[in-house]
Amino acid sequence: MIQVTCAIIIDQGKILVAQNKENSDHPFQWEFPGGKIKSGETERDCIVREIEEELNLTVEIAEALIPVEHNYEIKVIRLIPFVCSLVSGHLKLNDHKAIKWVDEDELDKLDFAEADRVLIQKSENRERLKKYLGEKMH
Ligand SMILES: Nc1nc2c([nH]c(=O)n2[C@H]2C[C@H](O)[C@@H](COP(=O)(O)OP(=O)(O)OP(=O)(O)O)O2)c(=O)[nH]1
Repeated sequence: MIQVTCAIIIDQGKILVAQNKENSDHPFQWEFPGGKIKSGETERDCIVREIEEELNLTVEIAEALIPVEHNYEIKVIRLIPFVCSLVSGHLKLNDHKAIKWVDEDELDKLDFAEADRVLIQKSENRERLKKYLGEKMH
């Protein structure tokens, strides 16, 4: 099973979602940015590193959400989500086709990678997300 961390970055009441490039595993679908855990790395170190590499942003972890396991047939992944706030940086798209900032209710309308859809539809995760959005981090 592939261990993948992802960041649900919240800023001013909106959530950052990223669109995959055409030549990726899930072309044109949306995801939460992140990536595979390297050997010897903690989940938390991984997500902070990945967001710097992919988006040139520094994030701070607010809370870990509940991971989901998903079988894509060609691979099984464990997607490990962290709610994060922005600390600094100027956004650069080093890996993705696009990003956008969406409201919580828009999450259900996006064409997400399957694992991400399961993740955001999990009621415990949704409730925790709503709590953070209510607080409008930064
Ligand atoms: N980053 C990320 N990957 C996801 C999500 N949902 C999902 O199914 N995946 C899948 C796509 C990939 O098969 C795998 C993550 O691989 P990746 O290519 O992003 O990881 P990485 O940056 O460490 O990759 P690499 O090029 O260094 O090998 O997990 C998600 O929300 N975020």
